[in-house]
Amino acid sequence: MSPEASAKGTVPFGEYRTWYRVTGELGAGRPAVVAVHGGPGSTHDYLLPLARLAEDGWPVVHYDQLGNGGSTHLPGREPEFWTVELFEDELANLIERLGIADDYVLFGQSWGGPLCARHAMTAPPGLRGLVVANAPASYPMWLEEMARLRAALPPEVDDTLRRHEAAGTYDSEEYLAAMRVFYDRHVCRVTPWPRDFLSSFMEIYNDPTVYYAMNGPNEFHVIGSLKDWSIVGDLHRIRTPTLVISGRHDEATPAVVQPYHDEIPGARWEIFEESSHLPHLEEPERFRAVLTDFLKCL
Ligand SMILES: N=C(O)[C@@H]1CCCN1
Repeated sequence: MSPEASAKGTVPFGEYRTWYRVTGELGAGRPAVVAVHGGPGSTHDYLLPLARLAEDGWPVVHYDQLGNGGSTHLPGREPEFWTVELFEDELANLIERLGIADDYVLFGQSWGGPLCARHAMTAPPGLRGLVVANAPASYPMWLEEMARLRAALPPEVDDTLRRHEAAGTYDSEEYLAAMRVFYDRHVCRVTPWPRDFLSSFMEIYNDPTVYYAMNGPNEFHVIGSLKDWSIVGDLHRIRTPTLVISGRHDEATPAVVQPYHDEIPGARWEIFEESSHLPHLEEPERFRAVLTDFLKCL
């Protein structure tokens, strides 16, 4: 079980509200670790195990990005509204509103990785460290790797996926069953799926506005506005101590993650051999050791 929150609430973000929770005490000596979830259009729930860092003295901030979870929902908002810049502004706003801009670390998972990388490129003086976990640096590269991973699925699975993608029947039982084969291999190898992951998974589809607009119907059929987006070639601007994390069986394959290691000066890369997209859930003890070792060096 993750430790109880010490505070929960919302901060104004323009005319909207961003929901957050704090575990531990902000400003008590160690930088706040800000957990930035993926999707976009997911929620903080699957990253809740990071709250245990507070037991070692690092306060942890979780938040739900605009559009999902406890933050303002905007169903039916035009797809063009949902931009990378919007979520960059929301993250910067949250950091300022919580008073942690002088001393914080970013933990960006999946889509949260490039979002945090973009934030780090602005060289905020109070950013002490950056963790890029299971993250794409280029969506075109992501899609190339998705095609390779799908080709390695049992032949009838990819055939089923293609047939329903051509028909647009993403909510058919047959498509969802085939999708699960991919997810059990490359998203979460723990069965049954942990409750925290299930919570975020269901939240995505309870209000798919953001996920569908920017990503698409699932992790491997990325047809949203991010499908051509890349930060490859810009990552060299980051001067923050950086830890890169991925899983050996991760949908964020080594090829997808490689630019973070190649371009960010001094970046250290840890690959979790028994994990896919969620090492913090698939190898929790090793994950905690790797992360706390990194944080102790900041
Ligand atoms: N869940 C996520 O954030 C991933 C990133 C690339 C496709 N979806």
